[in-house]
This record gives sequence, C-alpha cells and structure tokens, in this order.
Amino acid sequence: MPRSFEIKVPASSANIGPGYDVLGIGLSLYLSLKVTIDPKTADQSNKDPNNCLIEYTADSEGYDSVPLQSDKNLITKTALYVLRCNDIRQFPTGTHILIDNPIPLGRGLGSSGAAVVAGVMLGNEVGQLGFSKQRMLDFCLMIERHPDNITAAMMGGFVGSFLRDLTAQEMERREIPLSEVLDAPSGGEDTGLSPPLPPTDIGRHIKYNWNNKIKCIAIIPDFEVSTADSRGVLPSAYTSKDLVFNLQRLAVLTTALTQDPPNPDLIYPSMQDRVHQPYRKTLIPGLTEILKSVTPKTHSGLLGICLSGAGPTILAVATDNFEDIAQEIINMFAKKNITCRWKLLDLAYEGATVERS
Ligand SMILES: Nc1ncnc2c1ncn2[C@@H]1O[C@H](COP(=O)(O)OP(=O)(O)OP(=O)(O)O)[C@@H](O)[C@H]1O
Ligand SMILES: N[C@@H](CCO)C(=O)O
Repeated sequence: MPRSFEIKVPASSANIGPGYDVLGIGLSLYLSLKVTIDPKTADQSNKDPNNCLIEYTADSEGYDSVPLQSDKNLITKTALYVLRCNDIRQFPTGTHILIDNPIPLGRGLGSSGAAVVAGVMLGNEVGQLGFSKQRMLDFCLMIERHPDNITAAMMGGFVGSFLRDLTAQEMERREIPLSEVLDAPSGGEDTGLSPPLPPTDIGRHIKYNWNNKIKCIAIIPDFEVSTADSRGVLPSAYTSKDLVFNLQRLAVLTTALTQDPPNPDLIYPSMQDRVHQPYRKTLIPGLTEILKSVTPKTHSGLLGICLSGAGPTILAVATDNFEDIAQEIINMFAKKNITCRWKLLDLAYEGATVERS
C-alpha cells in the first residue's frame, strides 16, 4: 500500500539570555518533509544505499550544500538510527522525501535541532513504531546532547528542560554520551548490528506560558557559526558570582515573559547573561556593542535582547517598533562589514507535527 505523510518541525531559539542549555522557544518557521513510500514508483537509477531518494526545494537553506545520501544527511541519518534501534535496516523501497528548509544553517535558529527532531519523527513514521513525543525526545537527545533546541522543536512554545543523570549502567553503554554529532554505527554506514534503544526519559521539560503580545525579531547575519565552534570558546568552569548572576535572572525571566503588560524594566535586565555571551563575542563581531546599546530606553517596544542559540543571530523580543529595532541592529553589524536579513516570528506553540494523507 503506498503511504504518504508530512512532518513539520519549527525553528527554535535557545538560551534566551541567562538560560544557557536550558531555555528554548519554538519559532514560526518550519522545516517540512513531504514523504511518499510507494514501491511501484521506485527510481531504479537511485543509487542510495538505503532506498531513499532525497530532494530539497530549490529555495531551501543549504540546497546546494547538504548531502543527499541517506547515511550522510542529518535528517535521514537520524531516521536510520531510530529504525536500526528497532531492527529495521533501511527505508522501504520507493521512499521519496521532499524537504523544504527555510531555517538558515549554523545561525543559531536551531536548524540541526529541527533536523534531528524531523529525523526521529521520520524513523517513527516509516517504521510505524508508535512512539510518543516524550519517547522520541530520548532518541533526539542521544544525538544532540543539549536539550534546549530539541525540546522547543519537538514540544513547541517556551520551554525549560534538563537532562537527567544517567545511571552508572547506562553510562557504560558505548554510545552514551554521544558527541554532538551522530556517528556510525548508530546512524551511518550499516554494520548489521542494531544499536540498543536509548534509556527512557533522558530529558525532562516544562512548558511555560508566554504573553502572545511578545514577538520575536531574529536578525540573521550572513555568516555561519557552528555550534561546536561556539561551544569550544566557553570556559570549563565559572565563578559562583557569575553562576548566581544567571540563576537569579533565569528565575525571574520565565515568569516575566508571561505577564501582561510585559514589563521591559524587568525583562531587559533578566535577559543579561554571564555564562555564554561574553565568551562568544570573539566569534561574532559587534555582539557586545549591540547587546549593550539596543535597549528599551533607546527603542520603545523592545523588551529584551540576546544572542540566539550559539549565534550569530540576535534575538530581540518586542511588542512594537519591530522594523526600527531590526534596522538598528542591521546598521551596527554593517559597521563591521556584516550584512544581515531579519524575520519577525511568533511562537510555534504546537511543536513538531505529522499529518498522514
Ligand atoms: N535541514 C537540514 N538538512 C540537513 N542537514 C541539516 C539541516 N539542518 C541542519 N543541518 C546540519 O546541521 C548543521 C548546522 O548545525 P549547528 O548546530 O552548527 O547550527 P544550528 O542548529 O543552525 O544553530 P543552533 O544550534 O545554535 O541553533 C548544518 O551545517 C547541517 O550540517
Ligand atoms: N544551548 C546551545 C544551543 C545551540 O545549539 C548553545 O548555546 O550552545
């Protein structure tokens, strides 16, 4: 029987100032996968080792750079990992995936988190495995080892999350903790061995409320910063003063963003951070000046501003004056010879979805 379905996964912004590796927001910009499985239409010229024909729409981000072989592409590599954990080695004959990706790669808008979530949902649908979203998060968190983007992309809305401590027995398993990148044999070349199923409930999360008058402005510079590089510049230890600085603000911010009317005098200082932004300025020219000089006093309607995820995108939350705020930040980047585009986004409240037809 031919089957078809569509998976949609939102972009996300992680950290939101003091919530490094904790807070995430699902954003209304969607990676979409249109999947058909029909053995009768299998393309005989397709040389993919796992029966999967991958295409990207021509206006997709990464259209000419992402790999199209299923054991190399992050989305299908992730799906293969899920399938192989469940003793299914390949995609069914005649699997065709048309991917539309408007999420810029390596810019701090959760493109890899969305790709991993989409891949796990793809594996779940193709293998008809029937996993819940909570269980699918376990597979995602075996691949991307920080939960903020993944949880926001899967669950949607404004979320806080953490990874539970793994037991000594779970830690002994060779694929835990995985590096940031999924390697063979879990999802790459088929070794014939089935990877073990992930432990259960690796990630725990809570969805906060959000005042829907607050919109997200993403100012996206035209250069990439890989998450791995951006994590590489962070120190391995912090002073208690800096940690307490962030914890105090984190506790206030999660409720401040729910209040009506939103209070810029509370939100702006609550979005300050001493754990990641000060170190990442070395990778993002102009970062410190932008974060310091674009404030609710200089721009009415602005509530707060921070680096989005691992950067280089700047996230401004605001109720008004969106274009002026974006233009000011674009002008400041221009002084460093960096061009940008910007997007006005809402929260993606629902998270990842699958629609069968
Ligand atoms: N739709 C996609 N299809 C295939 N590969 C993708 C896709 N989206 C992301 N990737 C892979 O993920 C890489 C980007 O991941 P990275 O974690 O560095 O940045 P990001 O997820 O965009 O930013 P952040 O984690 O800070 O929000 C891309 O270079 C590409 O290899
Ligand atoms: N919390 C992560 C998000 C990026 O994936 C970081 O800032 O490195």
